[in-house]
Amino acid sequence: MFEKSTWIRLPRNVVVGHGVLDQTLDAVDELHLAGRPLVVSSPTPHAVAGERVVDQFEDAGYDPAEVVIDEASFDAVQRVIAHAEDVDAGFMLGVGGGKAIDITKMAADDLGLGFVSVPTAASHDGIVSGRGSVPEGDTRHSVAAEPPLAVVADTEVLAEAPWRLTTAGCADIISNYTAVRDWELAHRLKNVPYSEYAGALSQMTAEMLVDSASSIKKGLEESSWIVVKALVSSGVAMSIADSSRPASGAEHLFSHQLDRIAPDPGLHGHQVGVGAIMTEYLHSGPKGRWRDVRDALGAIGAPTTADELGIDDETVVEALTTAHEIRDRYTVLGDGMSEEAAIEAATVTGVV
Ligand SMILES: NC(=O)C1=CN([C@@H]2O[C@H](COP(=O)(O)OP(=O)(O)OC[C@H]3O[C@@H](n4cnc5c(N)ncnc54)[C@H](O)[C@@H]3O)[C@@H](O)[C@H]2O)C=CC1
Ligand SMILES: O=C(CO)COP(=O)(O)O
Ligand SMILES: [Zn+2]
Repeated sequence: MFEKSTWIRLPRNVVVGHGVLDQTLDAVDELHLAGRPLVVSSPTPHAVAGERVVDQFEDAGYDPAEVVIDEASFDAVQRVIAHAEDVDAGFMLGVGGGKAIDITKMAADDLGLGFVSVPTAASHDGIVSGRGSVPEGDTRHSVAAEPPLAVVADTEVLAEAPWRLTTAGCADIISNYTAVRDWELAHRLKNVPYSEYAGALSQMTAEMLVDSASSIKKGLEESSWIVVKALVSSGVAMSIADSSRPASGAEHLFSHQLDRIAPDPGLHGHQVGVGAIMTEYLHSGPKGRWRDVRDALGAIGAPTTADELGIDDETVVEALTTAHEIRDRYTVLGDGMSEEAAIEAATVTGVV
């Protein structure tokens, strides 16, 4: 007898391709949303795409409101909520990288409004997922939120974004390998609920991205296509699991800890990628597949060492030995690594 019901929340319209920014209005009209749109963006994405979105709604007779935020914080979420109430917004559009999209996601969630994600950078899978992450205090990991009702990902815009954001998106996907391994381990050792469908989808997404590595090149718009489709697929895996487990294991704990302790943290995807090299080593040992993870990252031009991340060796070791404290999520780090073991893992894999 099954006692539990499952809700899988997914975006309804996912529009990906060259020039599709101009179809944002169509993607929204299809959703039968009512009221005034509020376009939320950060400065560069506003200039790159936000203004065009506002113009589309204006030309179609809507009365769009707009707000530009410049930092990812709970204050910014509160400001957007207040603005949405002031202008009596009926729905919201987040235009930007992870910052603008997550602020919109959290504000829309709080107000019970629908929102549409218009990514201008393919920097991580939060741009399509039902997980919201706004740094606050010691908390860096995502929490459950409503997923976007639609995603409009214009590959022309994404291809114009700084290349390192795209390689970060790739690395976030490559880290699905170790995330799934951690999830399986937690299932076996701690009876954590595991979804075969979500695990298989997440792993396949990483495999398909790695298989396409030769087409992921700076200046090639096709790269944005490949990466954004993988990010959508990873977001769907998280929706099926109703958790970030399929895409977030110990490598993410390592990155969240770096965000807390590193003087100048790097991009999310780059940090989880370097973390994945070491946690793959912890899973499979010196002869294991950590070289494959490192080579896959190297092939798309993502960092594979502490140096390339711009952090020092001590910070890597500190993050590795304390990452298990980040949240209640069992991984290969168990109850914590000793300093000697952390140095060994980071050294053998060439991270430090
Ligand atoms: N919900 C989730 O699961 C996750 C959420 N996050 C959150 O996402 C945020 C980080 O996301 P990012 O996308 O890395 O940062 P971001 O939104 O700050 O964008 C990074 C930079 O790229 C610029 N940019 C974006 N699109 C551009 C374009 N087309 N052309 C030129 N410049 C462009 C932005 O102006 C910004 O300076 C953090 O707030 C983090 O907490 C991070 C990981 C997962
Ligand atoms: O970044 C994510 C998946 O790629 C979300 O994971 P967290 O729940 O660890 O923030
Ligand atoms: Zn991630």
